Amino acid sequence: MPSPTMIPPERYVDEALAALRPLGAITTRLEDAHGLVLAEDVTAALPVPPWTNSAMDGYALRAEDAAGAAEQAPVVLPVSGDAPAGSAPAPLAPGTAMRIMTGAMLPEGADAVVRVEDTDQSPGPHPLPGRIAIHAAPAIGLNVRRAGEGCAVGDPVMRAGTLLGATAISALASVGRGEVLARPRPRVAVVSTGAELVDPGRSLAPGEIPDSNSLLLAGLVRECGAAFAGARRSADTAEDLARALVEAAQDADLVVTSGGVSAGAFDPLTMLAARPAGPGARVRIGFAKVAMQPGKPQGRGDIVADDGREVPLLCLPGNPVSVLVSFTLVVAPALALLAGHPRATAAAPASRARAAAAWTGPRGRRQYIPVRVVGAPDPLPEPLPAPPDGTGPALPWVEPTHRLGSGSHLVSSLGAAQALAVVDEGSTGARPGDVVSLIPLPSPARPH
Ligand SMILES: Nc1nc2c(c(=O)[nH]1)N[C@H]1C(S)=C(S)[C@@H](COP(=O)(O)OP(=O)(O)OC[C@H]3O[C@@H](n4cnc5c(N)ncnc54)[C@H](O)[C@@H]3O)O[C@H]1N2
Ligand code: MOO
Repeated sequence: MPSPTMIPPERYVDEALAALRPLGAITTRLEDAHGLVLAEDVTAALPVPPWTNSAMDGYALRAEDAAGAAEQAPVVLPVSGDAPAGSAPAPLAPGTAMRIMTGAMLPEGADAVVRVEDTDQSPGPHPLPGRIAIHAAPAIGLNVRRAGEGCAVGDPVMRAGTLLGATAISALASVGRGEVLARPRPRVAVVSTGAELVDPGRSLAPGEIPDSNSLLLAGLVRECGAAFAGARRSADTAEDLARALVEAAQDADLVVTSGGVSAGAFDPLTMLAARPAGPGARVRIGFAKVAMQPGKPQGRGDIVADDGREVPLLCLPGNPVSVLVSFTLVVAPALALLAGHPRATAAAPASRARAAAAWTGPRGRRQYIPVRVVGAPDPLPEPLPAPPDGTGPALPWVEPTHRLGSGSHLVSSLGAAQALAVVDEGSTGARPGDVVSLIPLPSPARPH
């Protein structure tokens, strides 16, 4: 059970989300809309297809003019011209055929298209023949795509809240839209606190460490489809932090900080929050202890930007694994809400697995531990506990990405993390064979 001084993770996330509103929708050109959330219900402004056209390269004709055509008894028709794609053909005189290309407008009077393969002509680029012999009788409508058969003007096409991927955007283009109302990508600025932080790759003086959290947060922001609006570093003073936060808020819809939220004598966020009249006048922060491990100390509030906007602020603990876990649980759903995803909620376990190794965890805090998928141990642990809802498909096996198991500082093994395994607050870790839930981690898009 969570300790009475700590709040359950879901409650903290719900409270954080309740303080946010989706970003205002803006008119966006379709070529800029990929990855955004649609903010209007769309109906078709054009029929699809916009006009009746041919589904094949061949000859447009009246079906009745070739009735009875067969391999052994071809029907011969004169060819009156070409109907290339991209132009309106002349009407088709009765008793004639017109050469037509796939997608070209069907001439008025025609009601069927015979494929070139079903004539005496060979496929490909050739001069227009004077006549053709047809080897198969066409039915009315053969190889004809009727105007509006895919969708009529006014038909509902897409609902507000749809994530605009490649397929959705192509559908919008096909029904006549060049721009749509969509919510912009949330811009996220990062502020890392800590006098010990130096640029990655620099040699370290005693007490210094590479700033890995700024890059972790920048990448996670992008992997969630949001726009990274830059990282700043603040020294461990309330003045410096207040300056960095107000600067960060200028070009951001959300500011995320790492570090400085626990019980240290120099934790700058707690110092800033304690001095609301001074440098903190434009920054409001409240803190919470959340029953999760890692990620127990959390903060949230807002910053009054120069233009008067109240920019939401999420303050994550500084330990790198705490940043990953807090981002997944708190920041990712916050970004989904700002971006306009209709069902932005706390990250939910998506699947289950079995622990391939033992690891320890704290009773009273729900554990989120980075894991990777491994092969089944040999021999299998015995007894193998059944999943709570009985047997199901065989579960994958996972182990902590670091040989030390749980540790919020174990950043060097994070590159192997495929998911967060969740162990409930009543346990003190996992034994081999235990069933755990998995929360997927954001990941960079993989080329196919
Ligand atoms: N007396 C107590 N001490 C601590 C408590 C507590 O309840 N009582 N909670 C612990 C827990 S849990 C956590 S989590 C941390 C959170 O600390 P802070 O958020 O104040 O973070 P820092 O002290 O600034 O840093 C913690 C750790 O992470 C490293 N760090 C910080 N920023 C970065 C960065 N940008 N890149 C890489 N690594 C970073 C920093 O060097 C520290 O090692 O507090 C515990 N203490
Ligand atoms: O909660 Mo801290 O994030 O355990 O290490």
